[in-house]
Amino acid sequence: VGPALPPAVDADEDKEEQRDSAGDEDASGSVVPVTIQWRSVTCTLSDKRGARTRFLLTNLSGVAKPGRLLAIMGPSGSGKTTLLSVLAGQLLASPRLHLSGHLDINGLPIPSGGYKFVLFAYLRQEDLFFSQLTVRETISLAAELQLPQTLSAEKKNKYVSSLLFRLGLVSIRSSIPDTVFSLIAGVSVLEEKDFRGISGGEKKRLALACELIASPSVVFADEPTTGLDAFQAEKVMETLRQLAEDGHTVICSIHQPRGSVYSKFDDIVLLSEGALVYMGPAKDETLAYFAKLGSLLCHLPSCWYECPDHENPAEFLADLISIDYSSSESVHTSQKRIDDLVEAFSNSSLMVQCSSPVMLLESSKVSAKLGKKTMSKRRGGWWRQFRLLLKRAWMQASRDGPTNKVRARMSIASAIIFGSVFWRMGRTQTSIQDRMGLLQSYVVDDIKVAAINTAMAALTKTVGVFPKERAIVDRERAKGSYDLGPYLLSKLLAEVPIGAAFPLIFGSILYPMARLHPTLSRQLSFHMFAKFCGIVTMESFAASAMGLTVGAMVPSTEAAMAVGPSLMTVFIVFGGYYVNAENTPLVFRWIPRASLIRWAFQGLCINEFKGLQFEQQHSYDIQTGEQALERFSFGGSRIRDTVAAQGRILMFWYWTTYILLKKNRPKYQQLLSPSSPDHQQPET
Ligand SMILES: Nc1ncnc2c1ncn2[C@@H]1O[C@H](COP(=O)(O)OP(=O)(O)OP(=O)(O)O)[C@@H](O)[C@H]1O
Repeated sequence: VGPALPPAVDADEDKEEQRDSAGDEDASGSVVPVTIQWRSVTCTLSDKRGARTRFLLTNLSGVAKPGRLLAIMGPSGSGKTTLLSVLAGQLLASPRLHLSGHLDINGLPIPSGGYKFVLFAYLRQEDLFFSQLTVRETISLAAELQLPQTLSAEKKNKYVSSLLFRLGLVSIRSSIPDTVFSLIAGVSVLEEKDFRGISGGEKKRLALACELIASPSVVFADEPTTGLDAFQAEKVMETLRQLAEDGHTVICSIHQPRGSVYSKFDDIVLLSEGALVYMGPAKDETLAYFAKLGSLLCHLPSCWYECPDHENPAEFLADLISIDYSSSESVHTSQKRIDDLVEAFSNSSLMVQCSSPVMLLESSKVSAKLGKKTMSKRRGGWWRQFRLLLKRAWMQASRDGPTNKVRARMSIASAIIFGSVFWRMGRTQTSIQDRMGLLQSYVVDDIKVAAINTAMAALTKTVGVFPKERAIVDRERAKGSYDLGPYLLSKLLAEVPIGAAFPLIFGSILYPMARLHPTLSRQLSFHMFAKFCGIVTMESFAASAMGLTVGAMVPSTEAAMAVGPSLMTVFIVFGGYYVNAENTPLVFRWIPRASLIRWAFQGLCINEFKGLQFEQQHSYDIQTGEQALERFSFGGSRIRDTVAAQGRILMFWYWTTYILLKKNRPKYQQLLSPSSPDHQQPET
């Protein structure tokens, strides 16, 4: 395992390329040193009335230095993740949170928009990947999107290989990221024998590799060992330690590491209920500090804070700073101990050291210069982004064999069921109602079996998948890897062939079975069939586009699953079969116009009924297809108009998705100065 440095560029190469080849690298090829210092960082939570009720972080100060691995330790709920996200400038904004303090990078206050000129990596607890890409493809794509465009393909390849090798991922580089975590497809691909899954530790290192592509100076890792066995956890921590040795500033949060992991830390921050118990060098210095403090706070040797020889120091520290809930007395004693420890640290010389401003103006200028250069040069143009994203979207859509197989089988099965129920419809009067019923249920159902609860196949598929994909896209966009326009367009295009295939399969089985639009002419029959397929494919795309909007509007898949079908039900009710558009109350008149179901139904009815003659038994019976269309208020309209309306609806949903994604980007909590008027103490 080694450094995450982009490829070295030959000495005789263009100077421009040399400067563009790296992220936060200086001219000698090593990482630009970045010191992060935070002072008086306080985060409070307020209740609904706006009264501040609780400290999540209390007056925290500390320093993270280049070349050192800093671990934030503490019991569950002590504020580790909160502090880490504050340091990374990534604490999600909430009206109930108030954040104040100082955060300096190389001695200069962090700009209001966060880490603008210093590249950083943020390894989150949950790793999200496109499930159908191999490890190699995942990392190559990250390299294409993050490395400077000017770097040759050969160099990028070499760099990716060396990064994989250094992170110990080389032997599994053509596997799928993790079959169990088929996040996008939502379906396990374990049966796919061509691919092997990768372990949790390997997945963590893959996530790290993707984050390290641009060679960031600072690496934040939130509980990187959670969910890993001891061996994998150690390997991941070893990777982080190596990164620190190579000059990166590495900060991680960790719950309770085992002894061998603890020994890798250079510095530690100990938190208890959001308060600082210790910040300073790890290992013996920490233990010496607590041993000394114990003797000062308590005169009885039995209550000194001495770590026994064979005890894991991390466990010893965890016990020291955790509240013991076994009895009311133990709660009181442990709380008092923690309060004493917090107070003692706030008066210690270590606190003075970490809270006095660091002056490193020279190197900050260097990193600011480099950062500016890198940020502007790294991202490729619109067309390049589109090409890369189209490739990824296509791999994701086309390789999802199990999902596609299930969808194809469902299309065939439901076509056979529908075809059998509406077998060879004649031209009787009852066949008019049968036709209407079949077309409506077909449109509503899209590709699955007849009932309304399965009606939203295209919609539910999209709403089930898109919120997860959005989480990845939000992260990538936060890194500035690409723009929204090329992403959405590539997604739309990549899904066209697969999205069209299922309605076509369904249509080509159902049409002859139900004998829709019976005509003697083969050519006319084919013409009608082609139109039929075109209308339903368009309808399927419009439903997916609506699913994208719902997915972009709400925060989770669960919420999308609740909103999507409800919205679709409104459009089904106003779809033309249950409610006649002209009889709708004025306030609801717009709904049938905006209903993709209504336009598809209307288009299919026109295609089906125009030119048909029905058997007549009574004088009031419907004689022609045109008369049937009149009855549904579809007389006089043309298929072309219904398709155009569908196109407008499709564009509307895509456009709304674009706006929502642009607007709903994750917003981060502003760090206010402690002297600002908004900074108050909690009331309770
Ligand atoms: N946005 C928020 N709104 C309300 N409470 C929050 C928010 N963020 C964090 N908290 C609360 O702050 C406390 C600290 O949370 P945090 O996730 O930082 O703890 P942690 O030490 O990382 O815990 P763990 O080890 O279990 O992940 C928790 O009680 C949590 O409920």
